[in-house]
Amino acid sequence: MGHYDRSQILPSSLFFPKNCSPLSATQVSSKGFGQSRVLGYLFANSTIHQAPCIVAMQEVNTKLRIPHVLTVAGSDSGAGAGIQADLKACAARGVYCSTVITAVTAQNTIGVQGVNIVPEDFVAEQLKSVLSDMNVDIVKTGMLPSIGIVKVLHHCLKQFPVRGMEDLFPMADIVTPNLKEASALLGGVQLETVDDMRSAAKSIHDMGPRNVLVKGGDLASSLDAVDIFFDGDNFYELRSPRVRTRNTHGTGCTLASCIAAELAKGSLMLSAVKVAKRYVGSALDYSKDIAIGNGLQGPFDHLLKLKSNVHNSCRPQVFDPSDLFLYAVTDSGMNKKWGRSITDAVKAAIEGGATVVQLSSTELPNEEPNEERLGEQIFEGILREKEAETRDFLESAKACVEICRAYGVPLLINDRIDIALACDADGVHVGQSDTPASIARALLGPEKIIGVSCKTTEQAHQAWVDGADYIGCGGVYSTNTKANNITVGLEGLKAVCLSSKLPVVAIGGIGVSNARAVMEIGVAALKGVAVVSAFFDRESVLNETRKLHALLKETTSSVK
Ligand SMILES: Cc1ncc(COP(=O)(O)OP(=O)(O)O)c(N)n1
Ligand SMILES: Cc1nc(C(=O)O)sc1CCOP(=O)(O)O
Ligand SMILES: [Mg+2]
Repeated sequence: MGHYDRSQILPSSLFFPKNCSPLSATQVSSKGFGQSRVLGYLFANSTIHQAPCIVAMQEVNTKLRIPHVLTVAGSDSGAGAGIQADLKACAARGVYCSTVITAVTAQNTIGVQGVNIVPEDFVAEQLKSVLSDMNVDIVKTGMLPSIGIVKVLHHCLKQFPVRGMEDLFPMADIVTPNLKEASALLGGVQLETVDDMRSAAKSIHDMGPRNVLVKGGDLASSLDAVDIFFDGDNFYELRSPRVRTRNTHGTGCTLASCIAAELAKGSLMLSAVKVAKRYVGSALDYSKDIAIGNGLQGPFDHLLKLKSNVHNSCRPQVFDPSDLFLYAVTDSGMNKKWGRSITDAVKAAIEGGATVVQLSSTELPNEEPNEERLGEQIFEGILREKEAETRDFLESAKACVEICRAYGVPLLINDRIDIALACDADGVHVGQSDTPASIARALLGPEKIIGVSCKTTEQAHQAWVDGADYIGCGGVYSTNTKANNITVGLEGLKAVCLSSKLPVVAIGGIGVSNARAVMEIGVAALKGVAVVSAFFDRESVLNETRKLHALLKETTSSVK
C-alpha cells in the first residue's frame, strides 16, 4: 500500500490532501470563452444552475442540442469513482460529458496507492480548451487536490480570488455532502439520526446554497438509505431500500454527476435529485454481485441499461417496485365533481406523496352505467364522439406527463397503449379484458412499465410470462368506483402475492381506515396500495394523500 487510504478520497468524490482545505464554487460565466455557455456547476458536490441561460444556449446552438456536463475531477485508475464514474453516469443518463483532469490517482478496490497532481497551468489549459469551444450546461467538480487548482478553476470560470467556502456556497444551487462531509462542514458535529441530518441540512443551507442534500448512506441507525433534501422551505425525506453490497465505490461522484446530467437536461432540482437517487439505487442493485478486484469496496456498473435483464429475457431493469408504494389512480368524474382539473389533481397527489400516477381514460363504467352519472356526463359534455374524446385525453395525458417528469414520478396510462405511446408516458396498466400484456410489451418496447390486473394466481403467472412489470390485485374490498367488481379479500390478495414473481399493488376500497390491514398481510411481493376514491372523491387530494402516505410509512416501518 502507498501513502493514501480510501478515507482521503471521500465517497462523494471530495478529496482534500492533508494540508488542503475543502473548497467550493463560484458563479460561472461564458464571458471570455468564445461560444461557451456555462450554466452552472457542481463544485465539491455543489451546483450552480442558471436556467435562463439555457435559452441563450439554445439560440447559439442551431443544430441538435445535446445536454453537456463538464466534470473537473481526478482520474481513478480503478474506474469506480472520479472522472471515470462521471463519464459513465452522464453516458447512462444520455448526457455528453467533457473532462478536465485535476489529478491522476493510482487506486483499486483495495485503496489508493498514489496521487499525481496535474500542474495548475495544465488544468487551466484543459479548462480553456473545453470552455472556449464547447457549449457546457453544468460544470461539476469532484477532486480538487490543491488550493492552487481551486484558484485556477475560479480564475477560469470567473475572475475573482478564492477566499473560502462562505463566499462560494451562496452561489451554489445544491451541495450534496455525505455524513462525513456534512459533519466536517459543521465543525465535526456528530450526525447519527435522521433528525441530526435535518438539522445539518438546515445549518448547511444557512451557509448559502439554495438546496442541500445530506446523504445518509452511512447512517447506521436506518434500515433504508435515507437522504434529506432541504430547499430552504421544505424537508423531503428520500428513502430507498438499502442495497447490501460491497460494490459502492463511486456512489457520491455518480449521484452528483447524475444530478448534473438531469439539470443539464432541464429538470427541476428535486426531480433531478430523485432521478439520481433512483438511478444509483438501481445501479447498485444491478451490480450487487459483480466481482471486480479483490478489495473491500468494489465499483458498480453504471451502464445497466445496456445489459440484459437475467430475470426476463433481454429486458433492461428500469422499473422500480418501490414506486408502487402509494399509487394514485385518477378518475375524471370525481375530479369534475370536485371542480378540479386533472393537472391539479395529479400535482396534489404527487405533492401529498403519491409515488406513481395512473391516468384513467375519460369513460363511463362499461357495465351497468349509473343513470344519474350518465345524465350528468352528457350534460357536462364529457360524452362525446370517440375521436374528440381521444384528443382531449391525449392533451390531458401530455400535460400530466410533463408534471410527473418534473417531479420524477412515473405516469402510467390506463388501458390505452396508443395514448401512452403518443404522450411518451412511462407505461400502461391493462386489465384482463384489455390488450394482453404480451402485445402491450411488443408495442411499447422493453423499457416501458406494464401493469396487469390479476385476481388469481394463474393470471399472475401469465402476467409474468407476458413480460409485465407489476400486478394490480383486487378488489381487496368492495368499491363503488368500479362497477360489478369481484372482491378477492385479503386472502385472495395474499394468495396472489405469495405466488407472484412480480411485485404487487393492492387495489379496491382502500383508504386510511384499512390500508394498515392490507400491508400487514406481510408478504414481500406486496409493495403498496392503489387508491381512487379515497384521494379523488374528497375535497382535498393533497391532505388525503398525505394522510395515507404517513400511515403507510408508519405501517411499513412497523412491519419490517
Ligand atoms: C393498479 C391497478 N390495478 C387494477 C386496475 C384495474 O384495471 P382494469 O381491470 O383494466 O379495470 P379499469 O381500471 O380499466 O376499469 C387498475 N386500473 N390499476
Ligand atoms: C380501478 C379498480 N380496479 C380494481 C380491481 O379490482 O382491479 S378495483 C378499482 C377501483 C378502486 O377504486 P377505489 O380506490 O375508489 O375503491
Ligand atoms: Mg382496463
